[in-house]
Amino acid sequence: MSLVLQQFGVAYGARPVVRNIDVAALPEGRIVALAGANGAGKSSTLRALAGLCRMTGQALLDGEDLARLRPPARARLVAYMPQSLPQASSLTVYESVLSAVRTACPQLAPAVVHQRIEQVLHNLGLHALALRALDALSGGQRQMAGLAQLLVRQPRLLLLDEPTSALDLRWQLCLMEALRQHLASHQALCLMAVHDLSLAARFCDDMLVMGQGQVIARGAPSRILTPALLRQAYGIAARVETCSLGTPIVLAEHALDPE
Ligand SMILES: Nc1ncnc2c1ncn2[C@@H]1O[C@H](COP(=O)(O)OP(=O)(O)OP(=O)(O)O)[C@@H](O)[C@H]1O
Repeated sequence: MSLVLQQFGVAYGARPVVRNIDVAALPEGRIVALAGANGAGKSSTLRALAGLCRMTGQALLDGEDLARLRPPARARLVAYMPQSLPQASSLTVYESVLSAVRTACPQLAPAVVHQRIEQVLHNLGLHALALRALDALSGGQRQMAGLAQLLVRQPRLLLLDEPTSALDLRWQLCLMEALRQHLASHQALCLMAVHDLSLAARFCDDMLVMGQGQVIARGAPSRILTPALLRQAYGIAARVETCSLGTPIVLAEHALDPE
């Protein structure tokens, strides 16, 4: 399984906000970070791949153009988690995950559904919250429940928009580790918009850095994260240091005046 983007773009009405993106095969099992300044086009890219706004060019998942798939087929392959937290509701975490899998995969036998839910709640460390109502959860707990609703569908392409924005350090680790494990066992790929570059450097295999609707750098975080790129992408002076594990850590120093 792989994702290829060819002359990929996104437009709102007549206004293009993402242009001419060519990305050679992103293979399964990987977490790919989508980084870049506010307004660079990360969410628009994820939303267009999810079929929620108009895309141009091609997005080929295993050679099949996502834009040509009928909505039910696309929804089986692709799952999207927006920046906003899942709606609070009186459903319990278990019920919300059950509802997600029943809607996306109506053909599954009840025993398989139950097994999938148990597995996902276990992997995400959510068992203790299974019977709590979504509207009685904290923001971070709701974000984890949102991810459980996605993983239980076992999509091939996961599109996550800042999935750790509400999470404390422990839950960030739980989410990234569970995600990695999930991708490896389900031959799936994850594209994730991120602002925390040090977290991305630690957990993401590959990174696309966007600037003004285009990809300005692509590669392993340890290779492409440099002060020059951070200056170009974010307009900041920054240091990139290497921790004792060999992972880059980004230290933003100060904002630069716009050129
Ligand atoms: N629904 C919309 N209609 C029109 N323009 C939009 C819409 N959503 C986003 N845009 C514009 O598209 C451009 C890219 O926005 P997008 O939300 O994709 O950026 P982003 O990189 O995800 O930013 P952030 O880090 O702030 O979430 C921006 O100029 C934004 O104003």
